[in-house]
Amino acid sequence: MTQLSRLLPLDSHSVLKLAAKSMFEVFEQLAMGMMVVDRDHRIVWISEGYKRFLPALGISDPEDFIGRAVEEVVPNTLMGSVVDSGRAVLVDLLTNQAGTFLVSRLPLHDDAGQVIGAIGMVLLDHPGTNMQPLMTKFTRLQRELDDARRQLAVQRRSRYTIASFIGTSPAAVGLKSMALRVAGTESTVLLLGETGTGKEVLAQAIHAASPRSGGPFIGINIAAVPESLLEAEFFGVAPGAFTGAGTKARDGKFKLASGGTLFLDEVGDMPLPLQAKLLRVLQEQEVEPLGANEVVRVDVRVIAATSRDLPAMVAAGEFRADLFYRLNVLPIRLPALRERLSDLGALADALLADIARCSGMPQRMLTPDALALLAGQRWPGNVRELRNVLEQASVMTDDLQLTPAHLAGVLPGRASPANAPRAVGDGFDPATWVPQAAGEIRPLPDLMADLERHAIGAALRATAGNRVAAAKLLRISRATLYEKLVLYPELRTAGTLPR
Ligand SMILES: Nc1ncnc2c1ncn2[C@@H]1O[C@H](COP(=O)(O)OP(=O)(O)OP(=O)(O)O)[C@@H](O)[C@H]1O
Repeated sequence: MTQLSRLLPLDSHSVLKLAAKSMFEVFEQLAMGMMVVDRDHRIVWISEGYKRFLPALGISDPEDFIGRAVEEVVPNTLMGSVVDSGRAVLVDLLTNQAGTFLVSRLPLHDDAGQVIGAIGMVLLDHPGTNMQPLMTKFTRLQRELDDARRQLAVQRRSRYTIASFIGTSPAAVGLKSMALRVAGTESTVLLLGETGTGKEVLAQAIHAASPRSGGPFIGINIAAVPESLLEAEFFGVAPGAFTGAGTKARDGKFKLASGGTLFLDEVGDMPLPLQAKLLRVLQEQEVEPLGANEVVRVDVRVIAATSRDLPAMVAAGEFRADLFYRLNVLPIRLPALRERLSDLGALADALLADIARCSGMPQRMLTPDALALLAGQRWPGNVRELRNVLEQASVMTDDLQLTPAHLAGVLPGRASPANAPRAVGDGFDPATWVPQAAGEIRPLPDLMADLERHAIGAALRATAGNRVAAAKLLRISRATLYEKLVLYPELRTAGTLPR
């Protein structure tokens, strides 16, 4: 109070000046060291305390320190960016050959508000001993972050090479040599084929054989992402977008794939408004994160895939013609499993080995008549469906040899009526079915699954395989419909023309 009354006769400007001066003196005494840099990042002043750090920075005479650019003599300093941005860094840890320090950096302004330099304070040296709990937490978080980054980098490497694509039939060999040829180019590849034919396997293999193999392989399944989230997934989100300052920045798949390959799975399911944006990104190699006013350059090779008939979709106005031509630079058609039945034995062996590896079960083998039985199937779900059948048969028995008897219960259309999933259109209508005797009563989950399959099949047929329209008819989201199609692979081609 007395101090304030002593200040009263002075104008507020003088009060502020006095306050700044006394704060400066207090900090000079309290801090371990202080420095001031000008707007060109040159050191113009250091406190007496700061001089103790000079030997560790390799400077013996303070005169050799003053006048130098701060970045030249203080490794890892952010003083320069505080000057350039005009934004303070109130608390930070600075580590260099002189040790680890708790530091604070503030911009300095002239009367007109222009940044004229910055002041830096070393609040604590050896924060490791003075701030033990905080430092322990910091070190642990840093280690976890490093581990997470390492794991992410491993996940983003492609798992498959051309050799992983099993098959020696003429169709498979032709496909693999085509994949090797396109791997050497930078052009967009469009993989066309029914569900489960190995489009993702081939996309990863092309990436692994390309000059981009050292970069990431990032995949996005367009059908599986809710429509409202797709744009953010693709292009990312700027900090503060949507709800103000709280929203954190998030990189989109294009940015994550920079330097590598972006795999756009189920590209035929992309909503029309987003198709226009995707076309622009493919042409410009620039993305604009949601809520950002600037574009970010990306360097991405795109491999797209679809099981849908894109030219028919273009004709129906459901897919942009210009995007189709932009994607269709190097089209590759993957044969259905029924078109390369000579590969069935090799595929089954490789899949049984993989099933054994993943499950810890012993590896099974197919008897010749079991293989013949498999060769007689239509395989609408292709290699994925074959894998499911082999996996289910392996789980059901301890026998090492799988015979037709083992397969009978798990092959679609061959199961016993009590527990079999029924094929759509087999005459069974769960909506009107009335059990005549107790023995005919079926478990409720089975009945509900039948009804679901029935309704989804009908919706897909009614919309000629258009999943967006079918989801609308069923009043479920596209992502939910996609999840159901993973459960019922036999429906994935429902409504589409036989290829
Ligand atoms: N030629 C192949 N060699 C080995 N495994 C294969 C081959 N083709 C497919 N597979 C296996 O079949 C499964 C489905 O393959 P993938 O996901 O690549 O198919 P897809 O055509 O991308 O399917 P979808 O269109 O449904 O996304 C995977 O488990 C994959 O490992």
